[in-house]
Amino acid sequence: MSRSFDGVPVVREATFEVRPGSVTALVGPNGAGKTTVMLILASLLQPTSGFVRVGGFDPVTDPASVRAVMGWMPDTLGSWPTLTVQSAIRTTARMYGIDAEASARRADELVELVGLGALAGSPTRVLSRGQKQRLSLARALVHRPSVLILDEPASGLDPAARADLRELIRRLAGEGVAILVSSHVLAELEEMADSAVYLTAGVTASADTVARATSARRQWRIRGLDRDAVPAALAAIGVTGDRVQVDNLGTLVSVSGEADAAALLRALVASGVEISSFSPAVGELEHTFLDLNRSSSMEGDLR
Ligand SMILES: Nc1ncnc2c1ncn2[C@@H]1O[C@H](COP(=O)(O)OP(=O)(O)OP(=O)(O)O)[C@@H](O)[C@H]1O
Repeated sequence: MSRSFDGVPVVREATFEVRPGSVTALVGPNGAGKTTVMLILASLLQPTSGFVRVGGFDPVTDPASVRAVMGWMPDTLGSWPTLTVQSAIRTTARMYGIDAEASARRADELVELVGLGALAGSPTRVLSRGQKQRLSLARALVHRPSVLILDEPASGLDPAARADLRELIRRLAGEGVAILVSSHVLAELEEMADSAVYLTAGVTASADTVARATSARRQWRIRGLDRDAVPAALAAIGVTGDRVQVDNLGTLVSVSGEADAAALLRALVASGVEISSFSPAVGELEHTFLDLNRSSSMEGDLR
């Protein structure tokens, strides 16, 4: 799909697929076009050109069918301020054509599912930001969609609510829902996504580019029971120079892949140093994201 605003291209032939039963992360820097892509999928914005199908339906020519199968949680959703939480969900269900009795039942279920039971009878204007996010999620789920599009769903949620959200998203994927989720908290996406679409300046990174970025050297963080013993042990096994950095959290070593990391750990343990933690300094998504954006800004510098 492509989309321009006033002739300025914002999404440029973005190409990806989200499979039923999977969670796909949509990742990109500010202004990359993530919300624009999601609005197009949600049938709220027309692509300038391209081919888009959601649950088999075309959001341009058949938005009603798309909306029937799709749940959409925007980054911020206005809530009818005077309605109660329960009636806001019930009203949403009625708008999807669900009958009055089933709508009331569904609202009761969802209020509990998103942890708003204690506020069911309160007007939505009293909700905090995180509680509004929960309400927005409940509204996205009201018609049991088979496709879910979630724009920054965890923003404003407290740690327990984030954990609940992750579990819910994984459970829905387990039930066969196709889920596309954007977030800037990559560590969090890492725990729920099966795959990722990287968007930079409106362009999706190709599989080859992602594979190159994924296999680029990355830093691993090593901690030992005796902090100073780790750099000494690294030096003794010949890992020195700008491959090694020491900071107040431990030692960072640049490593070229999982096999390299495993060999390094084996050598360190064999040298007798007591290692208490050994892990990538940043997760896979963040590493790939940073590497892709580093390369695209370098290309920009060269142009
Ligand atoms: N209606 C519009 N008219 C003109 N430009 C727009 C419009 N909507 C979005 N843009 C521009 O398109 C670009 C992409 O915006 P978009 O909101 O899709 O990015 P994003 O990846 O969701 O960013 P963020 O991570 O900051 O939320 C931005 O440069 C934005 O200014």
